[in-house]
Amino acid sequence: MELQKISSKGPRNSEETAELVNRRINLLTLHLNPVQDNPVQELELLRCAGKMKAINVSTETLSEYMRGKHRDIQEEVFAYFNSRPELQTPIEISKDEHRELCMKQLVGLVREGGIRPFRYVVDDPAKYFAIAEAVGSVDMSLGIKMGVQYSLWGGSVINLGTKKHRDKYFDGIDNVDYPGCFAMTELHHGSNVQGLQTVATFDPLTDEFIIDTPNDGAIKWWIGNAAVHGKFATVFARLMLPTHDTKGVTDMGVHAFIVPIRDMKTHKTLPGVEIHDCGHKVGLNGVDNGALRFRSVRIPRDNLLNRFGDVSRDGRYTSSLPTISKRFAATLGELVGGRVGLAYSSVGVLKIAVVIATRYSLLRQQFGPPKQPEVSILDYQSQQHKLMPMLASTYAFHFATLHLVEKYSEMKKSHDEELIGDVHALSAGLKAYITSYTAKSLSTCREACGGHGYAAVNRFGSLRNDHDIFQTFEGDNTVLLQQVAGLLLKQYREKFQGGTLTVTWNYLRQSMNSYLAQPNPVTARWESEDHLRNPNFQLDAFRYRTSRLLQSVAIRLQKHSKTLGGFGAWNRCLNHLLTLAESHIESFILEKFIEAVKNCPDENSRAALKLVCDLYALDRIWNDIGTYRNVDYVAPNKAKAIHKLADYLCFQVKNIARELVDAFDLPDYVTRAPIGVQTPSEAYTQYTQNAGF
Ligand SMILES: Cc1cc2nc3c(=O)[nH]c(=O)nc-3n(C[C@H](O)[C@H](O)[C@H](O)COP(=O)(O)OP(=O)(O)OC[C@H]3O[C@@H](n4cnc5c(N)ncnc54)[C@H](O)[C@@H]3O)c2cc1C
Repeated sequence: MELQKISSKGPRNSEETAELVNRRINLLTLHLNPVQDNPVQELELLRCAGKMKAINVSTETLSEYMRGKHRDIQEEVFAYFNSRPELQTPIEISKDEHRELCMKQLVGLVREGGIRPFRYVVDDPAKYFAIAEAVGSVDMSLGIKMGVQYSLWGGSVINLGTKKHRDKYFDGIDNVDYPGCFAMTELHHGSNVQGLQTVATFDPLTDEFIIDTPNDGAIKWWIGNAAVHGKFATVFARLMLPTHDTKGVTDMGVHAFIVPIRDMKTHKTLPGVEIHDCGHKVGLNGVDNGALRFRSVRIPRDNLLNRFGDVSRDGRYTSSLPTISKRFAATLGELVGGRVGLAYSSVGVLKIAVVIATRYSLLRQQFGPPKQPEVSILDYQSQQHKLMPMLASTYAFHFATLHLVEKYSEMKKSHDEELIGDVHALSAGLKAYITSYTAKSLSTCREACGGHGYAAVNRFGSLRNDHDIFQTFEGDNTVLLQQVAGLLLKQYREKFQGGTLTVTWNYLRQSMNSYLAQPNPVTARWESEDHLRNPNFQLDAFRYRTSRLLQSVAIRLQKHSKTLGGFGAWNRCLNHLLTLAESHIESFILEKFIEAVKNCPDENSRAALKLVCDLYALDRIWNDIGTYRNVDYVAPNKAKAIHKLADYLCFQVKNIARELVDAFDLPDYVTRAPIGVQTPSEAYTQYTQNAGF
């Protein structure tokens, strides 16, 4: 014990003497006064007993390490909107006004602010995602509107088309002269894209495709930019080619086509196109989602986005990919950028919420020991429990998504097959895991701020409503997690069937090796705090859980498929499969966090990050302690120690919570919640001023 150490050597100077005396007084006071009912004092006792070293975090140094490569462009975005108060979204605004404002914001940013996101979609995706995050924190509707224009509409033209499309459309998309839509979803088919029914039939006589909506279920639904602003749409439709005898047609699968929907000059809806408004939504009302029906709309053959499949003048189909399913996978694979962007932006939303809730919890005081000043609500163990693991997860997600963005950027440059596979699996898993976590956390943050969290001006309501749909679009989370589980099982099966691995994805292969290398369940006993805080123990625990889930679900699937068939067996094991995917993603997140701690050059920042990382790991383990106990991976006394240490780390993180949230480096004019301003003394003033006092 620290105290005994100093005593036996004796104090070396007057400062040490004073510290020693203080500690003794504190300890004696605490021993004389029972502390069980006072969490603040109990933990103070631990600090005095020397179990905890105070960490001096420099917000600036930590922030420097945290900020991605593209902070400068984010600051340009913030500065532009800060200089244009008329472009800031007011708290109360009608749907129609919000849509117009959102369009003005986008056009203003691009044409006046000089920020050209589309160029970065192609040349520097990391920079594009940084802009998207910044723009989303100005107004999430604007973030999504920008995503529709550049990542979905623009991205489909660039990634699914060829040079002729790029030459013709790039500038118009870039400067928003060509506002466009991404029309994939239909009324009857959302997640199941292969079931789309819109058709594009080739007419060899006129060298055109004829786009048709064959029934009401095939009406394109939820299409961003369609209700008001869009001039073009990338329409996903089944390509139909006349058979040789011209008596019938062959279905070549889903392809993408550029379809003009409004006149370039008059903005009137073009003949054969019918557009309706999807109406007022739960959130994101700055985005004009609409429904599109096509009645024999003719487009030139050149409007087929023909990177993965083309039709010649005489109606012959060519493709470098041999099957419909391979072409379909390649087409969807190119659209993965939207998912990467959503995962990244969701962390941005979580940061804003955590900043507001943490600052307010430090400032707000309620109750306290008798006849003593009230204590900050963040001194309550329950409040720490609500917010500190969330703060830790925000850090964890930050590093995980930075890694994802890096991998995505590499993939776009190299077109390396291994990377494509990794990015597909990671973006699906991280998008699903992070957006679900953020959605739940937004409610927790609102509640953690009591009544003031319910004031619209403090933002939780709009953040929650706007972000909620992140769980559904760009792939429903439940569906995406199943893709991750499917990929893991594919690796697993191939590993066990021997022979050569056909899935050569680097990260999945490494993960599989680490999962399969996990030892058999041996009750690992509680040794010491150091053991629990050892990254090897933490990673092994995460990987062991994943490995066990993987092996057990593989056995169950095999067993059930004999009686229920493949589809039935999958459905019987569905919850198990989802847990497997989440567990795999948590292992990845922890791995990246541990790496980020190790690579941090500044000692104090590293110590702070290590603390936060330990909290993330132990909180997750405790969260799933039933699983670990069921298989006796941790003994009962070790489980208890994990729980105690997780609580204790919550307290330690709370002690540096202000610095940790400041390190996200979000100016007040970005967080924009009076209860969450950086200078605590101004919080109530701003709030009351806002109410007109
Ligand atoms: C605001 C907004 C904007 C949008 N913008 C666009 C756009 O610009 N362009 C575009 O093309 N689309 C857009 N969409 C559509 C969006 O992509 C779809 O809503 C999404 O893909 C989900 O499809 P769905 O709505 O049909 O849900 P469904 O697939 O019907 O899902 C409903 C429920 O069923 C569950 N479910 C479905 N399949 C399975 C399964 N296999 N296993 C287990 N559970 C399952 C899901 O988990 C979910 O809980 C937008 C949607 C919204 C709401």
